[in-house]
Amino acid sequence: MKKVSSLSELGFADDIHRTLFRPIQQAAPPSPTQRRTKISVIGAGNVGMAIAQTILTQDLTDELALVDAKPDKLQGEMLDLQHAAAFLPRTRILASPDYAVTANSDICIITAGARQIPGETRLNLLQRNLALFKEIVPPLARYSPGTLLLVVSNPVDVLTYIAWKLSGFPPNRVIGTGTNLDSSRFRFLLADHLEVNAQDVQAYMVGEHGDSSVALWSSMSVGGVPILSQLTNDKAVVEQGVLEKIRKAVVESAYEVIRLKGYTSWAIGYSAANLARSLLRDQHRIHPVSLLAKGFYGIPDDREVFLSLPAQLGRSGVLSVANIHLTDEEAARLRRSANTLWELQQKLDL
Ligand SMILES: NC(=O)C1=CN([C@@H]2O[C@H](COP(=O)(O)OP(=O)(O)OC[C@H]3O[C@@H](n4cnc5c(N)ncnc54)[C@H](O)[C@@H]3O)[C@@H](O)[C@H]2O)C=CC1
Ligand SMILES: CC(=O)C(=O)O
Repeated sequence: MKKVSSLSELGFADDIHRTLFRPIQQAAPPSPTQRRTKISVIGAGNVGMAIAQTILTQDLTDELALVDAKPDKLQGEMLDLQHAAAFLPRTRILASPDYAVTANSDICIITAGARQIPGETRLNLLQRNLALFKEIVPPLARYSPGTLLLVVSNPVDVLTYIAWKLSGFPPNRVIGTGTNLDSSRFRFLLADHLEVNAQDVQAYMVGEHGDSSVALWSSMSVGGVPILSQLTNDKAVVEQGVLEKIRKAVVESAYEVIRLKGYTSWAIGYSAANLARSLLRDQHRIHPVSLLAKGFYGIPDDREVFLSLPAQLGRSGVLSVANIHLTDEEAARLRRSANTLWELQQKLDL
């Protein structure tokens, strides 16, 4: 892609830096351990750009590469972000429809693809986005054989499975944003109900990012206080009615935002950047993300499904899965969610 506004194109001499600054004496060459970090975002639509701008404002990487199939839109988005350079931490921003621009990425975040129209479910998008993933994943894996893949496009769990198969990567390096977003919506609604700060609410949604997601009531806590076990029996029954409404509201959230504004973007932007930080900075933080779930929580070993479980994330991807206590009902719901996804995968032409 033509690079607009390069110094040489504007008529500056290549050695302008030497004219303006005097090098210090006896400078050592850059240390080989000071490697630059690089994140690539595939798909410069609503979601891709929300993720890109959150990554930039949070100073998460040295280089940000954008890829999209529409060259003019891509160029426009790149320039628009570059023009904010005076207000942002220094990040080199690149863009091209050619996957070579993603070479040597630490994380590739895939957001390209069809999105739901009002009333459509995430699973309706599968066939359209499967075809795109066959174009997108192989070049990403070729240009960055050591990268982590973070899948956002929907249906995110099945597409994470597809990305795993198409990349040939070990499963710990292929992750879906999964219910990290649903859990944030859950925490927001619980915090509102309990009149506390959402960051003090510990509560997970697990399973499918979508209609069969599972709320883990039994492990919810606020500031370390377990919520349900703290209540008397009578109160717990009343509270469970409210909590069930909250769970339904979480599942409905995306549909409501899509009905109102046509798409969702800001919350997934923060969710993906939150995951990128834990991965790139080796934070060992726990996030509910979509991972290869076979063998965990009673999901049979022969079921190669990706769905969200609370996992510890670090520089090499998924480090471990947290052993949270699930009630029998929660475990049964999780297995049903796994079955829904597994049955869908059986129909795929990979
Ligand atoms: N997992 C989650 O929590 C969320 C997932 N999503 C999903 O993210 C995806 C993107 O949504 P939006 O950004 O709103 O859609 P959008 O339509 O605004 O953007 C999609 C972009 O993908 C690009 N694209 C299409 N084919 C491509 C290809 N072969 N290579 C490169 N780029 C290509 C398009 O040109 C477009 O710019 C959808 O599948 C949506 O359902 C959206 C919100 C939350
Ligand atoms: C669209 C979508 O998956 C979400 O906002 O949850």
